[in-house]
Amino acid sequence: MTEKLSAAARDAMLGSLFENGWVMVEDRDAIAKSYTFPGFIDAISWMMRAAIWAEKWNHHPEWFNVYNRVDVVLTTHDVGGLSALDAKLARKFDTL
Ligand SMILES: C[C@H](O)[C@H](O)[C@H]1CNC2=NC(N)=NC(=O)C2=N1
Repeated sequence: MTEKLSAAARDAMLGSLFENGWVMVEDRDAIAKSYTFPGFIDAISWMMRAAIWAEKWNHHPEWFNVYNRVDVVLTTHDVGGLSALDAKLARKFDTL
């Protein structure tokens, strides 16, 4: 069962993400990161790979693309805030 991250789990799971460019979204329990690619096709290709993992794990990003940039926001709608799934997906996105 997915649940909201506890204070202790936040420190453990989010710390390395913050070191990797993820930030808290203002006024929301959500994390965000902007990825920049050489061009549009690179951005779209990354989104396609990310989408396959999102679908596999049934956990989906909020995202916005313009040309070579993809702005990603992760949160867990079912619990109204961050869960371990957001950290897991963020770590995966950073490897793609
Ligand atoms: C019914 C379905 O399992 C839910 O809507 C899933 C789908 N993808 C999801 N993605 C995200 N980011 N948060 C959710 O709570 C969520 N819930």
